[in-house]
Amino acid sequence: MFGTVVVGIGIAGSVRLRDMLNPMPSSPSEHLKLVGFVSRRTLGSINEVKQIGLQDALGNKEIQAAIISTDNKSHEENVRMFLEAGKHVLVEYPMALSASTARELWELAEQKGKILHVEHIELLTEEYKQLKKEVTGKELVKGTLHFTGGALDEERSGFPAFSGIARLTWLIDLFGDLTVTSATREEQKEESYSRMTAHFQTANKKPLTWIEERGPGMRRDKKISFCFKSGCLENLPEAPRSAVGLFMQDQNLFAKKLFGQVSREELAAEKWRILRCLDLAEEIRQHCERPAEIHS
Ligand SMILES: NC(=O)C1=CN([C@@H]2O[C@H](COP(=O)(O)OP(=O)(O)OC[C@H]3O[C@@H](n4cnc5c(N)ncnc54)[C@H](OP(=O)(O)O)[C@@H]3O)[C@@H](O)[C@H]2O)C=CC1
Ligand SMILES: C=CC1=C(C)/C(=C/c2[nH]c(/C=C3N=C(/C=C4\NC(=O)C(C)=C4C=C)C(C)=C\3CCC(=O)O)c(CCC(=O)O)c2C)NC1=O
Repeated sequence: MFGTVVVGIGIAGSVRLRDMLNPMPSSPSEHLKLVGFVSRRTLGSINEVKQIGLQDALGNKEIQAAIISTDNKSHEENVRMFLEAGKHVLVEYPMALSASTARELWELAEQKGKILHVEHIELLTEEYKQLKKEVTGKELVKGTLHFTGGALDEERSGFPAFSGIARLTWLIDLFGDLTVTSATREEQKEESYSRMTAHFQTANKKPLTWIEERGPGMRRDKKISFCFKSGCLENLPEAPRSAVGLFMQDQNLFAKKLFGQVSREELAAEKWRILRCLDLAEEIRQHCERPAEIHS
C-alpha cells in the first residue's frame, strides 16, 4: 500500500479525491490509500477524507506519495518539498514554469530514488488516440493547431507556452522532434486577451504552427488543419468517451510506476518528451519577449 495525499483542491484535485476513493477494480490504483488532503484554505473534511496541514503531510511516515494538483505556479515548490521529504510525486502538467526548474526537479527525484510522474491527460483522450492513428504513417506537408479557451490569470498559470503545454505535447507526440523558427505574442491586458503564435519545423523541415488564444468567454476548443501528401485533415476525429475517466487512467499509470511495472524505455521516452516540450516552451517565451525585429 502507498499512503497518498492530494495537494490543492480545485477542479483537478477534486477529481483526484473522487478517483482515489473509488479506484478501478483490479487496477494497480487499488494499492494506493488516500490518507488525506492538503489545501491552503480551511476545508475541513470532504467525503470523510480529512484535511492535513502541509508540514504534517511532509512528516507523515504513512504517506509515501503526493498528488500535486495546485495552480501551475505552485507546482515547483510542492514537488520539491515532497521529493525532499522522500515521497513519490504525481504532478499535473505543466510540471514547472521553466525548463531549468523541470530539469532540477527531475534530478532531485533521481537522486532521491523516487518516481516523478507528470500527468498528461491530453494524450489519453479517445479523440487523441484516434487522431494519432490517423496521422501515423502519413507524410506531413504543413499543419496548424489552434487552441481557444477562457481567460487565464498568467500570474498563477504561467506563460502561455507553459500553461498550453498540452498542445505542444500533441505536436511532438504526433510529428516527432520540432525546432522553433519564430514566435510572437499579442496581448490586450485590459481585455484579458492573449494570442500566442509559434512556428516550428519538423525534422523534415515541414512547417507547423501552434496558436494558443485566450479571452473572456472564449469556448474551450481545438481546431486542426494537418495537410499530408495524401490529403488534409481538417477536423478532430470523433470518438466515444472511454468508460474510464482520464485522471483515473493517469492514476493507474502512476501506480504502475510505483510498482515498477513500466519499462525503463517507456520512462526514458516520457522524460525526454516532457523535458523537450518544456525546452521548446522556454524558447517560445524567449522569441516572444524579444523586441520585434525591424524590417527595412
Ligand atoms: N481542470 C482540468 O481539466 C485539468 C487541469 N490540469 C492541471 O491541474 C492543475 C490544477 O488545475 P485546476 O484544478 O483546473 O485549477 P483550479 O483553479 O480549479 O484550482 C487550482 C488551485 O486553486 C485553489 N482553489 C480552487 N478553488 C478555489 C477557490 N474557490 N478559492 C480559492 N482557491 C481555490 C486550490 O488550491 P488550494 O486547495 O490549496 O486552495 C486549487 O488547487 C493545473 O496545473 C492544471 O494545468 C491538467 C489537466 C486537466
Ligand atoms: C468546463 C470547464 C472546464 C474548465 C474550467 C477546464 C479547465 C482545464 N482543462 C484542462 C485540460 C483538459 N481538460 C480536459 C477535459 C475536461 N476538463 C474538465 O474540467 C472537463 C469537464 C473536461 C471534460 C471532459 C482535457 C482532456 C484536458 C487536456 C487538454 C486538452 O486536450 O484540452 C486544463 C489544463 C490546462 C490546459 O490544457 O488548458 C484546465 C485548467 N476544462 C473544462 O472543460
